[in-house]
Amino acid sequence: MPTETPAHELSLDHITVRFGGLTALDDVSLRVPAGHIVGVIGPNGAGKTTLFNVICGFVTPTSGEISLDGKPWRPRPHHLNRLGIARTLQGVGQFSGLTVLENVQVGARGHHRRGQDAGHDAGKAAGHDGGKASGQDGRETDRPAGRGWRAGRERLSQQDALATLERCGVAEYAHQHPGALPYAIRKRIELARALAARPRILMLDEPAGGLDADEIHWLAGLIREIGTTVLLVEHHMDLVMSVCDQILVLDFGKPIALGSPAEISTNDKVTEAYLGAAA
Ligand SMILES: Nc1ncnc2c1ncn2[C@@H]1O[C@H](COP(=O)(O)OP(=O)(O)OP(=O)(O)O)[C@@H](O)[C@H]1O
Repeated sequence: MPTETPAHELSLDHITVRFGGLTALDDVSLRVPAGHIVGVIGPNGAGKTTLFNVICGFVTPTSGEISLDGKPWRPRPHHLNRLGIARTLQGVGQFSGLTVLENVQVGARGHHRRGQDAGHDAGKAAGHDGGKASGQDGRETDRPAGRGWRAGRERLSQQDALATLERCGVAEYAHQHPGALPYAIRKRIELARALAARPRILMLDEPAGGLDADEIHWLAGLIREIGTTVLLVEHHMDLVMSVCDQILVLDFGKPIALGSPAEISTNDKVTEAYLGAAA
């Protein structure tokens, strides 16, 4: 667990989401410090997925503010990759027409494109064009150096994708199509796709759903060693308690507790919410 007082990478302030007459999130605030693993738990219908969707830009809050690196931020799903935010979805979200390797390469490509964008921006700042040449008429030409750059990037993204599949223990499936593979393998592939993007913030939506105890044990080890900021929305209490630095507990959209696993596990409101949900 990080020891210094860290910067808040991601902050939610007084977020409320209403769907018609239903309040799915009711004045929820959360700080996600850089390098921490923050869990969001709560009984069914508590608003966990809605919170996740707010941060991904799938749901626009009725009120409240979100900030990234201390600046106001309006999340958009198609900007997440560029900002170094990757997510896994509940269930599995792979493209069935692509092989496992190609699916994971989609994530890895995002990382290399971010690197290229940074280089391109640095190049522009330094007064050159980042790989495109200008012809005599001033138009950009696709010179061989540019094609070589793209081919190199493609090779690197493939290597990264393979390495990430290995890290997730599923490299042997690289050339198969995900649709025919067992669910637990597909969950690992989904994780590999997100990890291959080398995100600075990794958002995991119920990664333990449908996994057995051994798989969850493996997942806990992986989450602990990722070394990046993680936001974990999860039902599986043992997983959340074993990996998270901080846990936010929601109940009917309201934040009822925020604290360390030890604090949460002895919090009466949390016990009541779960006992009430089980009744
Ligand atoms: N798009 C929507 N339109 C209307 N109501 C919605 C919508 N999305 C979620 N809800 C409602 O908002 C509430 C919170 O749902 P949400 O899926 O965020 O809860 P959850 O904690 O993720 O639940 P679960 O653990 O069952 O996945 C629920 O009552 C749900 O029915």
